Amino acid sequence: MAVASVAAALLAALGGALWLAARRFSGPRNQRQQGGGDPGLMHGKTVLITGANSGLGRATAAELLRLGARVIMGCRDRARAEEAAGQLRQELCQAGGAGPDGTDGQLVVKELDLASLRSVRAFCQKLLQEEPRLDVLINNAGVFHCPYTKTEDGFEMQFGVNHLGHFLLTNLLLGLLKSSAPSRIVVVSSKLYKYGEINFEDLNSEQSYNKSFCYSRSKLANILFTRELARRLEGTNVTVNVLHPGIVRTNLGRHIHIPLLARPLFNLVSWAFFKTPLEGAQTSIYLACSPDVEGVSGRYFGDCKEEELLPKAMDESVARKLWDISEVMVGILK
Ligand SMILES: NC(=O)C1=CN([C@@H]2O[C@H](COP(=O)(O)OP(=O)(O)OC[C@H]3O[C@@H](n4cnc5c(N)ncnc54)[C@H](OP(=O)(O)O)[C@@H]3O)[C@@H](O)[C@H]2O)C=CC1
Ligand SMILES: CC1=C(/C=C/C(C)=C/C=C/C(C)=C/C=O)C(C)(C)CCC1
Repeated sequence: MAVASVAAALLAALGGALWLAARRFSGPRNQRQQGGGDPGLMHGKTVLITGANSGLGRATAAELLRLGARVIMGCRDRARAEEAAGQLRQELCQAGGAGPDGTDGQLVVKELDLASLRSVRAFCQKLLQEEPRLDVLINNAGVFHCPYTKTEDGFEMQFGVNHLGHFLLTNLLLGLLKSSAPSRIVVVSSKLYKYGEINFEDLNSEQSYNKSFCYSRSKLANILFTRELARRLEGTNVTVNVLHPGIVRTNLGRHIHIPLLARPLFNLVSWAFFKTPLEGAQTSIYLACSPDVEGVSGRYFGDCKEEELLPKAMDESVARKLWDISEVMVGILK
């Protein structure tokens, strides 16, 4: 009896996955994969993408390159970043874009480890010396469900990388973004923010660690950061918006342990149910370059449409308190 029910469950999953797969390759989403905007849309603009060597960041970089942007990949591992950059240059060349080695400097790799405030400061100092403008900053990099570890500065890893590292990075680049206005900041959050709380008494989870809760907290922090930053940027012509990409088939799940025998089923399910990185990147690309959102700031988007936030993500006093404590944690001098 047990064998029969397991077989039935597997068949049902397989059938469901195949049905979804059929729907996926016939549905309208697939057309959008070809990339919307016109190739000149981002010509002359410089875009910085954190975590651009993998997943959503890589897909975002590929599309913005195709639209003519100059893309700076802010990545922590030089080898992985250069490998991804080489592939992106090839793809661009095959799509009729820049020369085979990107000789016009359209794609550059710069080392940035968001788990190290020292690395963030060094990255920003170098970028401010070398770059005359910054039109779009995309805070994309992230870590998900890692074992309890701390950053170089003693922060819980998910809170440190997903929020605090980007908090310092953004603050250090605000001057260049303002002098490049109209300019944009795009923050990649997640639907899972709904399960987070900002526990000011234990932001580094030293009393107890729950990897799901800490991830959700870091994603809620992304949204609160966006709304407080939008308030502080009023009148500067620098906008900041936040998004969730849906569920996307990327390397984010690297810390999820799936038994070897179950992996093929999980891979099938993720292939059928999850978005491709290019599909998942559509809202980042939209917020980075669409004229539809010129002047829009402080809003939350999904699938290129504005979405409602839960009250806890709209709490201005929590957002302000998080900002103030983040300034202290990253050592931003008043
Ligand atoms: N995939 C999904 O279903 C969802 C993803 N998101 C969000 O999307 C964003 C992108 O993740 P995704 O593309 O899915 O996952 P990936 O793991 O494919 O990409 C994450 C990127 O972040 C980089 N990164 C991780 N830690 C650091 C660090 N300390 N310093 C600098 N870069 C770092 C990774 O670099 P490296 O390759 O060296 O590890 C990688 O380039 C994340 O913010 C995530 O929270 C939100 C909702 C759903
Ligand atoms: C792709 C893939 C996986 C990863 C799933 C992930 C990473 C889901 C992340 C969801 C998030 C982060 C939602 C909202 O933030 C598995 C199951 C490990 C193995 C099969 C292939």
